[in-house]
Amino acid sequence: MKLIKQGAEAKIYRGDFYGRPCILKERFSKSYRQPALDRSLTAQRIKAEVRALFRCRLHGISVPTVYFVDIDSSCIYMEDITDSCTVREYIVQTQKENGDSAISQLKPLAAKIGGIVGKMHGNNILHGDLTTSNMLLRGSPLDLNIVMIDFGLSYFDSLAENKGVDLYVLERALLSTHPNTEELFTTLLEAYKQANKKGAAEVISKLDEVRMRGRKRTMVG
Ligand SMILES: Nc1ncnc2c1ncn2[C@@H]1O[C@H](COP(=O)(O)OP(=O)(O)OP(=O)(O)O)[C@@H](O)[C@H]1O
Repeated sequence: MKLIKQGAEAKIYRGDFYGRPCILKERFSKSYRQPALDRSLTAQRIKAEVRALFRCRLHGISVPTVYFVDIDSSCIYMEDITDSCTVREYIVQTQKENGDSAISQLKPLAAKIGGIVGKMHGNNILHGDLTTSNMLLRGSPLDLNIVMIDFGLSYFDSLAENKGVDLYVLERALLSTHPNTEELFTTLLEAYKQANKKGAAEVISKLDEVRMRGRKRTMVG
């Protein structure tokens, strides 16, 4: 197994699992935490991640297949989404190559993302860390074959308020990472409404409230 990324919470390795391309996500302990609490928190995060991956799959949302979970060593072995790039990389590249016309090119992608998040929320799956780095585009980006990853902060909840916060995190991530993408977020929300017909109106009104609170916080400092 070869280390490919060392994050704040986990190390990511690439290798193989009985002949299949595999990603190993190993959560490490935090020395500032009391050891028993640390073990329990780490185990909770792993279980939350695996549960969300299974639940997504159950509802037809594309995620890596889980091959094996070892709570004792804090490891998840999962399918390596080979031949992929992150949505973040794709948007950056498209904006670099196409300037102003990039936005219209990226609209189908935004709509696809909105549809996926709407479906997740319709099934009460909250991601907790929706960013363009946590979405992979498999194969040709034009196929819009999106695979969602990094469910370490995910949870199940029916509250519109929390879904609004999930969308707000995505909006902030999109606008702060990619300039001039307000229009893309509007496209994304339209698709979200279609995919989560029953709940969308309430969630979007909560999103407005969360935005206002965010703005007030920025103004007050
Ligand atoms: N199943 C996978 N297939 C292919 N690449 C993956 C897979 N899982 C993770 N990666 C790669 O590893 C990176 C980090 O993965 P992930 O976001 O799950 O870890 P993390 O430690 O929680 O990251 P972060 O600290 O950035 O939130 C991803 O951006 C992606 O490039």
